[in-house]
Amino acid sequence: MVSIENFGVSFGNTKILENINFDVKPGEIVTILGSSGCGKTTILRAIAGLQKEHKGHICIGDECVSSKEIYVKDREVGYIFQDYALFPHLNVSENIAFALFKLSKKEKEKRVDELLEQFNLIDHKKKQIHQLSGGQQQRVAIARALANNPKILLLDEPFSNLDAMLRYKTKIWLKNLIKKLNLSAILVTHDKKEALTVSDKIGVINNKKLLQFDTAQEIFDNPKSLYVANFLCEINQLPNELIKQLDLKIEDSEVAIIKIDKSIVSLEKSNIAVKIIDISFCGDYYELVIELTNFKNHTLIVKMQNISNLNILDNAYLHINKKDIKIINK
Ligand SMILES: Nc1ncnc2c1ncn2[C@@H]1O[C@H](COP(=O)(O)OP(=O)(O)OP(=O)(O)O)[C@@H](O)[C@H]1O
Repeated sequence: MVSIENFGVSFGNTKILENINFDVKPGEIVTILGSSGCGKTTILRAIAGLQKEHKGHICIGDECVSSKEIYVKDREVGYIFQDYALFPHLNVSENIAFALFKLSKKEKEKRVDELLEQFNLIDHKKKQIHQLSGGQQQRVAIARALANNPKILLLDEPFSNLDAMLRYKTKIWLKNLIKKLNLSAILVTHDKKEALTVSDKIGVINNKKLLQFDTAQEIFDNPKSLYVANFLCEINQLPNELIKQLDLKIEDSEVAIIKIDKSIVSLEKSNIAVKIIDISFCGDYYELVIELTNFKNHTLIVKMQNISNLNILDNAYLHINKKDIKIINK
């Protein structure tokens, strides 16, 4: 279990993160999601002991490692860096053995052999890093990170260097491995699909704060703020005036949102008139850009499987179900 309490980081006079709180249970995968530069890697570095200056506490199991100055090598943390950070002058076996300096030569060889076997790297053990494919390099990085049987696994954008098919397979494989070894895993990414597919829980960071920390399902179904909704879901914002016309309650501090696949545009009359501005064919669906006739300049995007008799510049109507509208904080 890893717990982050009242965590904050400043670089010079610039505050990067403040009052971050979350924990990760054994066997749980937590993804920290946020735009580039929001501080995701800084959180991982602090947990690993590489970012020593910070506020608050980081506890691994029952021990608060940050307050006790426990060093990187003693933290029971495996860290897989974004670019893997493998040593180019060492071969595969030597890379995996790197962190095993506390073991005797014999124990070290035994553990490396186990890992080569487990990660299907036996045939590559004498190869230099540049002689491996991206997927093989990643397996070496994972084997090295797990060599000392850590309780915590930190993964910085672990799938970004893999092609689509390998990314898909690796996600399933890594998820199963984390569950099997009962690790507390923290993954950072700015890819929302990746976050939704691999995570038990997701934390979204923006403007120094952890805006929401929930299960993947809950955060997708019930985002608590406009930023989280925009980051994780494809949504439209509806004008507050329209919401009032639909007899729903909304405060000035709130916004109404609806997922882009929860609306239908058709020529059949409704009380929301629209003009179709554009229609794009997107393979297995169409994306329509529409303008609300009575709310000038308010544009929406609608995703539909079938557009039958609709054309660009048609005057049409929007059909939405009130239960699909969510009222959330701005
Ligand atoms: N050692 C440092 N000194 C000064 N500023 C730093 C330092 N390390 C990181 N920063 C700044 O802190 C902010 C957060 O960096 P961090 O690498 O944690 O972001 P990130 O969310 O992981 O970004 P990305 O998704 O692009 O990798 C950035 O503005 C970065 O420039």
